Amino acid sequence: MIKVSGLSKDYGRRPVVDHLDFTAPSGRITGFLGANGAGKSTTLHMIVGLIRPSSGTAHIDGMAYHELLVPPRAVGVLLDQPSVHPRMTAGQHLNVLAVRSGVPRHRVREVLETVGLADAGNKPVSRFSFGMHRRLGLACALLGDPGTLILDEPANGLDPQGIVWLRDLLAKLAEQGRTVLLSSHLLGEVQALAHRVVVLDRGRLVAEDDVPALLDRASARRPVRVASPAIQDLAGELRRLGATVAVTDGRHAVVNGLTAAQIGDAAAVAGIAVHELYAERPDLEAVFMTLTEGAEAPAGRTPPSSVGSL
Ligand SMILES: Nc1ncnc2c1ncn2[C@@H]1O[C@H](COP(=O)(O)OP(=O)(O)OP(=O)(O)O)[C@@H](O)[C@H]1O
Repeated sequence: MIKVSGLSKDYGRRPVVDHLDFTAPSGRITGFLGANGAGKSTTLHMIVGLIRPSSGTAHIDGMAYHELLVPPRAVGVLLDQPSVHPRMTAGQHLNVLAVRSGVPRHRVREVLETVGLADAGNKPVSRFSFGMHRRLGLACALLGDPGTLILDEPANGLDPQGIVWLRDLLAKLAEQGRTVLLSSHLLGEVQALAHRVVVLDRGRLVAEDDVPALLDRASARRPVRVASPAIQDLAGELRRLGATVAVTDGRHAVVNGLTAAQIGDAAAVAGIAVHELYAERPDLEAVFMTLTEGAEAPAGRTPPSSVGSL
């Protein structure tokens, strides 16, 4: 498990990460989201001790990164593109890493196979495509068979097949009980892959929740379209329950303030037939846009009214 508490980073007087608290539990994939410049990379670098926080702490399974006995065996990290001598092969590079971090050499072949580079193990890295570099970065992260993975934009540079492969790989790693924390701008992918998300807006936490719960909450606040042969009677019932109802023609209305289930129940209790009931379910991208509205504005920092609200 990763636990971040009160984590902040200031550059000069400018906070780029601002009193951040969140948890990435074991056995789950946590998507770490935010617009460009929101502070994701800075946070991930602080978790693995590459940037010194201005205040606050980050713990991996209860320990700060610098307290870990053999860090590569505890945490696999993919932050920046690994720097590899261009004449080295992926196998040679991984062998050097294995020796340096006390990882058994047989892991090199295993991870090359896991990331689909087994056939390229003898090719100099200078001849690698961007996607192959990304796979090599993942191989480096997986080398120590770590219980935690911290990955900054792991899908970057992967083709569609590569993205599907990565999705399956990360799902398998989480099923094995590992903690996976990953940043990504591919919100469709995150929705398909992540169990939960942590959303940053200009360095501050604006949401931390399981993906289905976040989407359910957002749906509950969306208008619901309803059709009924007795639309005026139904509108009266719904208004009595506190909803705002706009009747659009002789059969249809748009209802705000009640969920589709509440509308269906109210119609059943009143004995009014419902012919259509449609609640638009927002996707993660729509929820993200709402949570980070105005993120492109200059950093005039108004605190979010409440974490996780939409
Ligand atoms: N060394 C530094 N000195 C000053 N400002 C910095 C430094 N490093 C990062 N920043 C600023 O901190 C803010 C957060 O940057 P960070 O790279 O963490 O964002 P990000 O969410 O990872 O963005 P992206 O999605 O574009 O990768 C940005 O405004 C960036 O310009």
